[in-house]
Amino acid sequence: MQTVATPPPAAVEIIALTKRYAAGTPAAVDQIDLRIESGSYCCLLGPSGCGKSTTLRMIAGHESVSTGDVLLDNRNITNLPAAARGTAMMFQSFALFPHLSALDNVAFSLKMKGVSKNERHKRAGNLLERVAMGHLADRKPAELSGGQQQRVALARALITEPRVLLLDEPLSALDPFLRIQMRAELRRWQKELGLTFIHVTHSQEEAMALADTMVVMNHGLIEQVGSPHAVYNHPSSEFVARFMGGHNVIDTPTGPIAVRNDHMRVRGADESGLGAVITDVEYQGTYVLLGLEVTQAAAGRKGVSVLLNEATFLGHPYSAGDHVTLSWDAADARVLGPGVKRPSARNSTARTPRDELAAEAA
Ligand SMILES: Nc1ncnc2c1ncn2[C@@H]1O[C@H](COP(=O)(O)OP(=O)(O)OP(=O)(O)O)[C@@H](O)[C@H]1O
Repeated sequence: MQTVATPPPAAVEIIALTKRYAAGTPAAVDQIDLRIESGSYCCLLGPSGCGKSTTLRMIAGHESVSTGDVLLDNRNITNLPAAARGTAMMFQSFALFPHLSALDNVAFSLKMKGVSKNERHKRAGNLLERVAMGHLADRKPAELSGGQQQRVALARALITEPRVLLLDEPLSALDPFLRIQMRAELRRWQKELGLTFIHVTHSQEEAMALADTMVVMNHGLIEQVGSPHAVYNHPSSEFVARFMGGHNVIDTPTGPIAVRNDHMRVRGADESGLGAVITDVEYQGTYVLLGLEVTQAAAGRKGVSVLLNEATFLGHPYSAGDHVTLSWDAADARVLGPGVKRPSARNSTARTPRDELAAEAA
């Protein structure tokens, strides 16, 4: 394999970053702060419309910033054009030019910069070698598999020698089998290249598989930042617990808690615990997933699930309609916070010195 110099990775910092598409509408991204470590794999994650793509596009320079700053290794790039930032973008379904060969796709941005044909083909060829695609350099995208197209797209993004690679739902157009294969490959390339990757996805499973750091967004705000292990095991709010899945949210006298569904025990109806009725039994192979309805719970909090390993289930083969009790170890209960508030809401509920004076006078 030929070697191609990879520029050192850069840390990305965003400070009070805000995007308001139209005056009078809620901000799509609302004063978010985030620091992404150099050389790390960061996934921006959240439901549709939470602002993750807008955030990525503001880092890329494909979307203007309303207020706030984007720093790359302490250099303020907020107002630089996309091509001058040191970032490169890899798009959904790779967006390769169908009429160009793999080599010309990779060389394309150098052509735009006026680099001579010899030089750009040499550099594109080197990069294709690097992603193990040198032997297919003359093929058009339609003559390549999904995985091979991904490698061409990666080489095309790397030709500008970015310090940070931005990936917008790069796997969402692939079928589930290829998606799992390709995410392993992305992870391998990130480690091998040692670059900073920022990857947008709405799939918690994809983010957990890939990320060093997960950033969970909701309504234009960051709900939680942490390693997949930390976020999954210590969700900070009900939103994160529900979005990550695999958790039950249960009301207690001291406030809501989350318990992982594989950390819950199911016992007979005469045992002490939370009374529930089994509504559904789903055999999944290694595990059996029980759906239950808690007898005494508020609307919206009734449905819970329990994941039992197959052997435990076979010891007590419950069926729909059975009355049971649920219990868990106190150490497995996670106290949930209220979640983040919009800066505008924070301000409006904060008491101003004037409020304090009025309260004193009353
Ligand atoms: N060009 C635009 N003009 C106006 N509003 C926009 C524009 N792009 C996005 N929005 C709005 O901004 C909010 C955030 O959108 P964004 O695309 O960043 O979300 P997302 O989390 O990436 O969602 P998805 O997963 O569906 O792509 C949404 O309410 C969306 O409707």
